[in-house]
Amino acid sequence: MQTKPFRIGTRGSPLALAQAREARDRLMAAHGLPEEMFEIVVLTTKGDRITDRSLAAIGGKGLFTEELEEKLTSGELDFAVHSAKDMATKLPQGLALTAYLPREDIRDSVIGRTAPKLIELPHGATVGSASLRRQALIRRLRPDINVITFRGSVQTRLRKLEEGQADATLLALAGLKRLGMVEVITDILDPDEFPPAPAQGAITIESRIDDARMNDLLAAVNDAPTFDAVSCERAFLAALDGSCRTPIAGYAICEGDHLRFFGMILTPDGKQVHTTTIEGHRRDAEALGINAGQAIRAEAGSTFFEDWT
Ligand SMILES: NCc1[nH]cc(CCC(=O)O)c1CC(=O)O
Repeated sequence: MQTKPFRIGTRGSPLALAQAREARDRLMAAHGLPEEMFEIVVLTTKGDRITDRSLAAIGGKGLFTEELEEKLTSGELDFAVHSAKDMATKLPQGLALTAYLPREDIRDSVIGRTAPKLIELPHGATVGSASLRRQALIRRLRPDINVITFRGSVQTRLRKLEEGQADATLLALAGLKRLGMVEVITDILDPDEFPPAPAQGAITIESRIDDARMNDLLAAVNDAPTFDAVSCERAFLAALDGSCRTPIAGYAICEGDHLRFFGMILTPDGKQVHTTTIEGHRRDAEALGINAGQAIRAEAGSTFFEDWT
């Protein structure tokens, strides 16, 4: 019998804490365990400390996970809860994304101050976003819009918007739902026109591959359709060698045994766009993602990634 509480690692932002609590609550319910059996351990990551530059400029996704993964590897944590979207495609040796909680809405939302929709913003309006994908997709729809880098927690970004630093900003609908803040939303974007980041809206639990007892416990809260869809999306990203300098978007949907994936790559100015759609059996989720990545790479040509990086 386990008597010491399980140690759950998380970042300290309000969204990260909400996600860690959701994982804990689902584990408590699945196993009939009391809250005292879980201890939420908050760590500050490099990504949290550096808020004045874009992620691409400071070295990418690992920045939000390094500290958590070190403590996971050393055994100081039993598992870590993350936004799946923030995870690099390659994890440290010995760690895996063991479980995915049921996915929230995958779509991006608009928080408009001077107009509710992107297409209604005044000519030359300013939109705040640090995401290369969102920047490229905005420029594709509205080349006149001036995109500025907006980083920090959801709360920080909304404050910057209120202060008038931008006419609008874009945030994942999933995060706003989890924070109970959907009332700030003025529009929701169509995922075929404005596809989300791979893994958007999914919470994942990372653990040590060799910790069989922990992984058995985590299996009870895994949502299989989410696991397969996100595995497909992450395979697509990996097949494109998803550096954080490449705008890459895409989502998979599972219906019964069927999986459909839609992917898009763009140049940062949004002028060149390539899309791909692939369908198949859910059990082939990863292979489908890899195939989609190879297909879109072949269509775009080898110069696509080199021209502007
Ligand atoms: N990179 C930041 C990040 N990581 C996950 C989310 C939102 C929740 C999600 O997509 O699951 C956000 C903020 C945002 O994009 O609005």
